[in-house]
Amino acid sequence: MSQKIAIQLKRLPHGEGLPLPAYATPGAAGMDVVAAEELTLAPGARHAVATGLSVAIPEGFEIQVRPRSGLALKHGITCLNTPGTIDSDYRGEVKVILANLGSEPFEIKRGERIAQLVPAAVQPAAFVEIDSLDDTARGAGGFGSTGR
Ligand SMILES: O=c1ccn([C@H]2C[C@H](O)[C@@H](COP(=O)(O)OP(=O)(O)OP(=O)(O)O)O2)c(=O)[nH]1
Repeated sequence: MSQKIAIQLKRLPHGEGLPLPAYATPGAAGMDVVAAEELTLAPGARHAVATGLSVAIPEGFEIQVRPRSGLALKHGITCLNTPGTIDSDYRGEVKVILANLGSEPFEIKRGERIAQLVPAAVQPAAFVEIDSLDDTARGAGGFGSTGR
């Protein structure tokens, strides 16, 4: 099991009284995060839902904001930009961009678990421009080139 990293967290006034992001089970990859506001998402609508939290992630890490499968399967509620990226230098409020891809309006209650936060290591890289790339078996084949 890898070492836990500490992520500094600041609760914003409208986040008072809400549970902090937490793992639902010991083996969970993501910490469930709850809504800090109440709203109804109409079919086809999207909204950046407040969490009432801001964070300072250690350099070299990010937090990925991922949908909850149950909300997606049962109600068509997903994170539109999945996985959302929280950068280590971001100090604004963490928001969850939810979209309703279902056919019914969906009511989000304050305190309801709406997404999961997955901390992850970031691999820095730099592009090196060259004139021609090496040959491979795949070559330029993509988008189903190996079958459907
Ligand atoms: O689901 C998300 C995605 C992003 N953010 C915040 C944290 C992130 O660090 C910042 C910028 O996100 P991103 O880089 O994905 O957005 P952008 O559209 O490229 O904006 P920017 O020009 O600010 O980088 O917005 C969230 O709160 N929730």
